[in-house]
Amino acid sequence: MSGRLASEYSAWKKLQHIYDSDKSKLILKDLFGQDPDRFSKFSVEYASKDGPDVTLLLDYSKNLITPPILDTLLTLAKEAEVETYRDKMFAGEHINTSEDRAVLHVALRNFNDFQIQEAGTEEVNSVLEHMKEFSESVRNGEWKGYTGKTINTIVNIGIGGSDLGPVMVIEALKPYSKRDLTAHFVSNIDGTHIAETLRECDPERTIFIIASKTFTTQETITNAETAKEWFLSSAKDKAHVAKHFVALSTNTKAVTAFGIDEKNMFQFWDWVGGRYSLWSAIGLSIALVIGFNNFEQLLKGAHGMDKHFKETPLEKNLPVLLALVGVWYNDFYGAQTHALLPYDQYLHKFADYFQQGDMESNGKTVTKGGHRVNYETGPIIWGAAGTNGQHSFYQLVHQGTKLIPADFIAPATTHNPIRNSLHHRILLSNFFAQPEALAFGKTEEQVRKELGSGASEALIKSKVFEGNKPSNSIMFPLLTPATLGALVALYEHKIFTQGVIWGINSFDQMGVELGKVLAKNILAQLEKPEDVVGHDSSTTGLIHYYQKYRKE
Ligand SMILES: O=P(O)(O)OC[C@H]1O[C@@H](O)[C@H](O)[C@@H](O)[C@@H]1O
Repeated sequence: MSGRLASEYSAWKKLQHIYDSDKSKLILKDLFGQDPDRFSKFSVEYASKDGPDVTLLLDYSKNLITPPILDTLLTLAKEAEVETYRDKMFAGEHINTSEDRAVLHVALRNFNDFQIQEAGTEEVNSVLEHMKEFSESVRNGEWKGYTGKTINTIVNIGIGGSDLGPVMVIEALKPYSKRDLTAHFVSNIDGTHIAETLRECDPERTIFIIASKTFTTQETITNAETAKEWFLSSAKDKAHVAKHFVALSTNTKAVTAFGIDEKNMFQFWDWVGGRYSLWSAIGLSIALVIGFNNFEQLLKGAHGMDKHFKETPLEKNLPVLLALVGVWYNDFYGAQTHALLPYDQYLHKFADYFQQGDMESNGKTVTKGGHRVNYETGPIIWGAAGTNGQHSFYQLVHQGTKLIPADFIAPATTHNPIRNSLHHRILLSNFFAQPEALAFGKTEEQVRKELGSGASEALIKSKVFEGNKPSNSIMFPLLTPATLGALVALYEHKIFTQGVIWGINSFDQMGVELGKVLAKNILAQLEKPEDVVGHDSSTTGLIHYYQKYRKE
């Protein structure tokens, strides 16, 4: 984040040299064969120091690295001043330079531990207290709707960072949820999203949570107005809005202008990036569904990982290690993507969440100093819950032409040990088998032996697995709120570390603006064909096609 080009670091040049000269020698089968201790050398177990007990195992031994490569990657982190920038972040320095803002999601889960100087951080605890009071009163039935009934449904209206985090966490922590409180999430401007959701809501028993950092996002404000109209068509009296609408935002003026009482507003601050905001008031739906105590456990779990990131030497620092092996594939092997493969159905939204977390953070082409990079920055993040992916896209991961580094993530035990944990044992056997198959493959000799004489050469070739496909494996005892907190913080800090190395600003998102501006302009031209001006022939043709069929 110094804004220097990563390719100027001497460690970068050395890595390029190692890659060019040693690539053909980096064969996982050989590396494991040569060193029986490889697992213990290339794995770290994290244990939280205080707060709730969290342990996490990171096994990064199935990577195309050797001790000298890892040392050089660590030198790269040092040269890029990862530690200095990490400390600047924790100190509240304005490391989001383009917006002149601090980056302090760590302050939301700090519990007065680290000393952080930034306006607003002293208000974190009182917002948490407000969230506690509110969520408890809804959960225990004290909060009543306009006809005196208890609340049984919440609808979070938000998009991007004001949606994806709560969705992912509520899915991940379902075992802790209040089963008689239904949570819906409306994000898309497509009227279908809100229409289908409202069909399932009773206006007398529903609370709408309008989640928007800026409170100007077109999708969210339009959906919120639609929800208010729908609500008032039953409730009639505007005074009832106070019982059914709350806002999560940094923008008090816009919230009150919308008609939400300031006392029903949960504040956060400009130093909380949207994609890092689930720990803030944006997490209100989480607190409502899993209870405030569990929400607090989530925060504490994340704080434990913050401490680890802040205080652990780089060579044992989980986020740093994940970041460095990622840089190795992204920048030297030319890998375009990175797969997140949780073997836990509860984590089925994990990859979706980190698509925004990683791609909006590190999808940049210029450094903080304004120079165009001459290397790759953020990877394309994708993935799905195991074992579903195995029956769709793993074919390409195993035998396709692309190198796809992947993180396999699994809990050792399950919240649903049905049939004496039979399902879980089968799930885990797949979790263990896939990285093994990817790494070690299956040779032509093995295939020949299996198929016997008569087999065609083509068939033999098609059954060979080249192997040597790298992966990380992450395990933990059980997916608890605190463990999830630590896991999410682990990836947040991985993204941070990579951003520092690439010299980019991981905390702005200028790339989402242009489309918004053009859409606004086009919206004003949709009425009549003669209004459609100033576009290329393709865009004009598409709008004209729409105008031929529009009904309203
Ligand atoms: O919370 P807001 O202000 O409505 O913003 C929602 C999302 O808006 C998008 O435009 C941004 O790219 C995201 O980062 C952000 O999370």
